[in-house]
Amino acid sequence: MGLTYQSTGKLTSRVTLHTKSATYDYVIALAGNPNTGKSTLFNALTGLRQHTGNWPGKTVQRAEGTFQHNSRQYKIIDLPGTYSLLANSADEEVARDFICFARPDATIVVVDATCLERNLNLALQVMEITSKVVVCVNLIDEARRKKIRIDINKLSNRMGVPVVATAARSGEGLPRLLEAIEDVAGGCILPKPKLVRYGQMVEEAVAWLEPRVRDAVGEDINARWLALRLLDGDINLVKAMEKYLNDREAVTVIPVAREGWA
Ligand SMILES: Nc1nc2c(ncn2[C@@H]2O[C@H](COP(=O)(O)OP(=O)(O)OP(=O)(O)O)[C@@H](O)[C@H]2O)c(=O)[nH]1
Ligand SMILES: [Mg+2]
Repeated sequence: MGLTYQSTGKLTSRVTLHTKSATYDYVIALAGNPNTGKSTLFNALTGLRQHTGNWPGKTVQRAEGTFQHNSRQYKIIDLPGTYSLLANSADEEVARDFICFARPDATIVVVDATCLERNLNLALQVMEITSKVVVCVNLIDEARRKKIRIDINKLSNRMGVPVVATAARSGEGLPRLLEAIEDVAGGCILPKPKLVRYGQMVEEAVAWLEPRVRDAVGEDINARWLALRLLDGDINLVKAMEKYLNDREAVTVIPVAREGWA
């Protein structure tokens, strides 16, 4: 999958697009399990300023929109709902590659407050790729109705990233979510996600592989995560990486990648 490719499959001009878009300051991605309220949140943030289409080369639906907050213009991408980022499906591949290669300024992981445990799996996977994460515990009204109480501060401390409770349908919690997005996208907060530690054998292999991966791909892609995927024998990702490295200049034109993708 080409990162700097427009839907025509042609490389975009590096020269003209090397700077940030004049129309927005930050790119935000919305990730989450299916049915957690991503689109409801997306609609609440963007109103009617949205476009839908397909991801380049895929029959996976793509929605993007814009919103303004504190004089900053945001572009927001509603990623397909997925249970994992292991790229077992086109949806997962699209979500994973956008977070990995297009490198949004913040990724909001929308989780369902009524079944947090299952949802946090995806959040942990996103946090392995990027530290620029805000966890949005949505459907908090449903959780209240079911007498489920969630200690948001404790969750945030345990995960190492900002966590905000919302009820996207009624708009509850959205002002605080916007603050957290601004803090992370603008770099006022540098989240330190707590990462999953695997068994000793895996960690030893990662320790050997990670610096070599970093030498090969530089600092733009998370080397630990990539090393883990290589150990996992993730052939699809290897192919995507090959393409990325072949279009090596893409590393220096991340805004182009985001334009081309979103
Ligand atoms: N009670 C309640 N319902 C919500 C909330 N947010 C979303 N919903 C409802 O949950 C359902 C799913 O919402 P969507 O926004 O379509 O969820 P999604 O994550 O985009 O789903 P997929 O695109 O299928 O992955 C809809 O019926 C929404 O109205 C919320 O905060 N509270
Ligand atoms: Mg949706």
